[in-house]
Amino acid sequence: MPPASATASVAPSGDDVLAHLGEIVARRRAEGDPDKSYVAKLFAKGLDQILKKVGEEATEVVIAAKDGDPQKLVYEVADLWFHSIVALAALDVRPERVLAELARREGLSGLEEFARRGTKEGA
Ligand SMILES: N=c1c2ncn([C@@H]3O[C@H](COP(=O)(O)OP(=O)(O)OP(=O)(O)O)[C@@H](O)[C@H]3O)c2ncn1[C@@H]1O[C@H](COP(=O)(O)O)[C@@H](O)[C@H]1O
Repeated sequence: MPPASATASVAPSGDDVLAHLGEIVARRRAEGDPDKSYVAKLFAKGLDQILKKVGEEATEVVIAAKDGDPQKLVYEVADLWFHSIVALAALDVRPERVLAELARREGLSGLEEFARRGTKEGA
């Protein structure tokens, strides 16, 4: 039998949090009850309502940053990430793909990437 520490339910951390949340959201989309689940309720309202929430949460992020309140900013960015994950799921996209895209960009300066774009456009 494995040690208790190997079988105990461990709260996910880091990248795992997003992957786990992506799984829960996909499950809610497939079989959630809108009367019992906020996520299922959002899916029942449709894509436009989901995108409206993403827009509202983005605005709340801007307000929190302008207020200079780090704790509020963290809270609002969490809301934005969560609603973005719901929007991704509406199009059958898992958050891991966004993480992979960020990983692909790692080490590539935004300035360098922008300069390459200019070269391509001019070619
Ligand atoms: N991470 C979240 C999460 N973050 C924010 N929210 C909800 O998002 C909602 C919108 O936030 P707002 O501040 O805009 O609330 P509001 O203005 O009162 O809402 P509106 O009705 O006006 O849209 C709130 O009800 C929050 O509780 C979340 N709801 C769920 N999750 C995760 O999703 C999982 C599944 O949730 P359920 O589908 O509800 O079981 C949960 O276990 C969590 O892990």
